[in-house]
Amino acid sequence: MATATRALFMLFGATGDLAKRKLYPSIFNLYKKGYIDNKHFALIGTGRREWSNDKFHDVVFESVKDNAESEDQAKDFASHFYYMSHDVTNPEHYDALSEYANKLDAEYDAQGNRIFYISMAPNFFGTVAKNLKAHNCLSNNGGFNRLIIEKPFGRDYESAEELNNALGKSFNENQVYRIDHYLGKEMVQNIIALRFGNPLIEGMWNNKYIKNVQVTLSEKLGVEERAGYYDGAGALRDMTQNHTMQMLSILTMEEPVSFKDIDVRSEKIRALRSMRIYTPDEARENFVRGQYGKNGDQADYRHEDNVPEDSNTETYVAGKVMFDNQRWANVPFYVRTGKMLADKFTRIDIVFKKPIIDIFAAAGKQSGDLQNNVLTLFVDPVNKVILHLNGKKAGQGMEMQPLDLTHTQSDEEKAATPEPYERLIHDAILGDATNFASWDEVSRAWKFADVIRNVWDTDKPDFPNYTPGSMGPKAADDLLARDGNEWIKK
Ligand SMILES: NC(=O)C1=CN([C@@H]2O[C@H](COP(=O)(O)OP(=O)(O)OC[C@H]3O[C@@H](n4cnc5c(N)ncnc54)[C@H](OP(=O)(O)O)[C@@H]3O)[C@@H](O)[C@H]2O)C=CC1
Ligand SMILES: O=C1O[C@H](COP(=O)(O)O)[C@@H](O)[C@H](O)[C@H]1O
Repeated sequence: MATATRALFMLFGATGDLAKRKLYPSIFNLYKKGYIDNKHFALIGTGRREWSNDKFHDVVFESVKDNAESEDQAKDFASHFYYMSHDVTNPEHYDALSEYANKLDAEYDAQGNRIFYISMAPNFFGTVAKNLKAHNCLSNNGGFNRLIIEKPFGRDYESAEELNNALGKSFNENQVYRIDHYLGKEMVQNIIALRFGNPLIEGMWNNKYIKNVQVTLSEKLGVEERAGYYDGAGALRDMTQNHTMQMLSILTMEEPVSFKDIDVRSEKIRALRSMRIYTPDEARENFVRGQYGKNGDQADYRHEDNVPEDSNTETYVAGKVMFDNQRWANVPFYVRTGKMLADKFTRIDIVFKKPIIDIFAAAGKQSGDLQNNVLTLFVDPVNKVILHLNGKKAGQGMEMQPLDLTHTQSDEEKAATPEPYERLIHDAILGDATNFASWDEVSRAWKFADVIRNVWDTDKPDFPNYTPGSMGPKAADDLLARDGNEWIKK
């Protein structure tokens, strides 16, 4: 039986795209499953638009109805939503917000539990946090006050630090929940289970056995209608600094003493501290970028809507990351991400070393080539684990052949798997910050990314340099070939 939490939500950006597509359906699922107390829950949504409560109910109803057991259920859910037209830059509006929150808190008996969710452009995060505190929108009667904020958290270390300091004036670090939706993905969470629940795997999870690790976040779509944001960001800021770094920290961390957020986070931070921050020359050597060109009817990036024709923004990144510690010394972690690639998928390939001596070949048997053992964790679109081994081909002699052990998530498991936003909002309601990015993690990731960004901002790229539908520029293959390696997924 689910434990139902009472809470009053305040959502800034309630008229926006993310709210409609992800947040309302996720909160609805929590409501349906009984994780949110349906008698003691209300949400105040804000935006500048002059919406009535009825209009707001219609929007919420539309966004959840397909997932409802009945129309009444969706309507009942929507009836907990209240709209306030509010310009977040106008301090006076917060007095009205505070008053409304106290009224609804009493009406729903939410006992002062408040979740503030800022689903707006990041330049507003600090202003909202400051005004919430200054105008008494936080409860002070023993309930909790938690702030969930969207990405991106800054555009470099300096701006992220400034933002963090601004938030820190109103909320403590343990009240701030920085969303990285990759941390809400089932297989990303499964990395910890697979590693620390299996001595077989954890025993080999080091530089004695692992040759290299490959993390790929591949997207089939281009920039779509998000050029306004994307062209000022680029793939390094959009995907590498956050999602990729978070996955790397989970792959490389030591075993936490418990699964509590404080213990998991401290190991992730320790791992990120050992990540080598490159010099500018090393960044040039170890990171490559790309921008997609034209392919048939598909416009090149520079001719997408709202992209300047001389844009040097990268839509592709590949790089080698090194961790200078006992466990990972000399093991390259290759990462890549890009838009307009061959397919939409996220996967992690752990490539193991071959036996030092191939006794099959040495004995003059028909060995064929022994392949590297590879453990592949498929994050998206299907949850799957494959362990690629070598085995004997049936018949006379000792011919070897690949042998795969595969686990694919069943339909029942899939149905039981919450969407990332649902899972993460639930965690925030419970006060569990395990799957949110702490400031120390974010800051270290920015310090790493900043060196690469600064180099790329000064060196002129040779764009476009990859074809839509491919797996990126040749330079990404060369990066691995230089080390005698190759991408497992070509
Ligand atoms: N959409 C997505 O798929 C994803 C979004 N994100 C992040 O989520 C956040 C929101 O994104 P998204 O929903 O797409 O953005 P939208 O542009 O769709 O929505 C922005 C929201 O901010 C409100 N707003 C803007 N200015 C003000 C203001 N001065 N006062 C009050 N409200 C204001 C808008 O309301 P109004 O117009 O009524 O004023 C609207 O509700 C961003 O940080 C984005 O990076 C992260 C991952 C994916
Ligand atoms: O954060 C982002 O992620 C999406 C990809 O997320 P996924 O869960 O579909 O893999 C990406 O398209 C977007 O550019 C980026 O902002």
